Amino acid sequence: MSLDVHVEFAPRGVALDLDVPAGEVLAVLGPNGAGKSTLLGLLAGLLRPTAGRVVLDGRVLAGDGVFVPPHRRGTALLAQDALLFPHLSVEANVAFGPRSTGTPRAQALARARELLADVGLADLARRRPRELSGGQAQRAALARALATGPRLLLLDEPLAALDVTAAPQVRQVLRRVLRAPGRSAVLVTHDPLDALALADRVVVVEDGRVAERGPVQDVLSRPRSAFGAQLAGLVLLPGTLTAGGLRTDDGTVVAGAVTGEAGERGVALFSPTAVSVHATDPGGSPRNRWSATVLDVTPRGEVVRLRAALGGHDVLADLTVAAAAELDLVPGTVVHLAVKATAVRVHATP
Ligand SMILES: Nc1ncnc2c1ncn2[C@@H]1O[C@H](COP(=O)(O)OP(=O)(O)OP(=O)(O)O)[C@@H](O)[C@H]1O
Repeated sequence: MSLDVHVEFAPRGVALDLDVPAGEVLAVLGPNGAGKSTLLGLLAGLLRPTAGRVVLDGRVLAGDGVFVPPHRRGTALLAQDALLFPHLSVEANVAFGPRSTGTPRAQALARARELLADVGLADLARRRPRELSGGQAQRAALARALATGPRLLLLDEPLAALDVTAAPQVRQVLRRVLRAPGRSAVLVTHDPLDALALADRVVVVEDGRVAERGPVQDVLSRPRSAFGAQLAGLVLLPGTLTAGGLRTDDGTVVAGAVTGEAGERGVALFSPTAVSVHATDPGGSPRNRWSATVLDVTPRGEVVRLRAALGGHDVLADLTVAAAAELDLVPGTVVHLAVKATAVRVHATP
C-alpha cells in the first residue's frame, strides 16, 4: 500500500501534498483549525476535493472525475470516540463490517474473536459496549476498524478522549497493531508522544498547508515551523530502553516512567521547565543529575532558555532571569542539570 495525496478543499482553504510509503505510519500534527480533520475527511471519502487527487496503491480514489465512496476505498477510520453500536455485543460490533460485505456469520465471528484477542479483549467479547471502560471500548473500535481488512488506517486523535491510565495501554496496543507488516496509517494527533511512539514520519500542517515534514525525531528536535517550535518545548534524548529509563548511545543514563521493553530503541522526553540548573552538583533527591556544557542562552519572555550539550545531545532548560544571572552561563561553562524521574517519559519508538 502507498498513498499519494495532492488535494485541495477550497471552502476550508486547505491544499495539502503528502505521501505515505507502504508500511509506514504518518503522523499529522498541527494547531486547531489547521486542516487535519479535513485531510482525514478527504482521505476517507467524507469530503470531495475541489482539485487534485487521492491515489491509494495506484488507484484514484478522488480526482480526475472519479469519486470512490467511503465503503469502497479500503480505508478504515478510528475516531476519538469508539462509536460502537450499543445494542450489539462487542464481537458482533467487530463482525459487523465483514458481515455487511457478505462474509458468512461463523467466519466473521471467528475473525472478530481473533482481532479481539489481538487487542487484549478476548474475555470481553460477549459484553455490551456500555460494560466496557473507555480504553476497552477504544480497543474494540480498533478491532472493528481492522476487521474490514483496510489497506490504510485513518486515526483521528484516537487517544484524546482517554484518561491518563487508559491512554498508555491503548497506545501500546496501537503500537503493536500499527507495526504489523504491511500496515499503513495516517494518524492525526495533538500529542508529540503519540507521534514519537507510533509514527515513522510526521507532517506539520498549518493554515491548510504542510509547514514541514520529516522523520519524527528530526522534526520534533529541530523544528522549523511555528507549531513544531511550540512542540519543541520538549527535550528528546534517543537511546535504548532500560528497566528504569533509557541509556543514550554515548552513555547518559536517564531515569523515567518507561513504556516498552528493556532493549528496545526509544526516546526520553521532558519539558525544559522540569530541568533545574546548578553551578555545582546539587545532590539530593532528583534521580537524574548530569553535567553538561553550556552552548547558548536565549531570552524567551519571562524565562531564559539554556541550551547545553549532554554527550552528543542538546538539552534545554528554562530558568528565571534571576536564576540565570546568578549562574555564569557563558558558552563552554560546565553546569549541573537535575530532572526528577517523575517528570521524564520514556517510550519505545518504531
Ligand atoms: N464542517 C465545517 N464546515 C465549514 N468549515 C469547517 C468545517 N469543519 C472545519 N471547518 C474549517 O476548516 C478549517 C480546517 O478545520 P479542520 O477541522 O480540518 O482543522 P483541524 O486541524 O482538524 O483542527 P482541530 O485540531 O481543532 O480538530 C478551519 O478553518 C475550520 O474552521
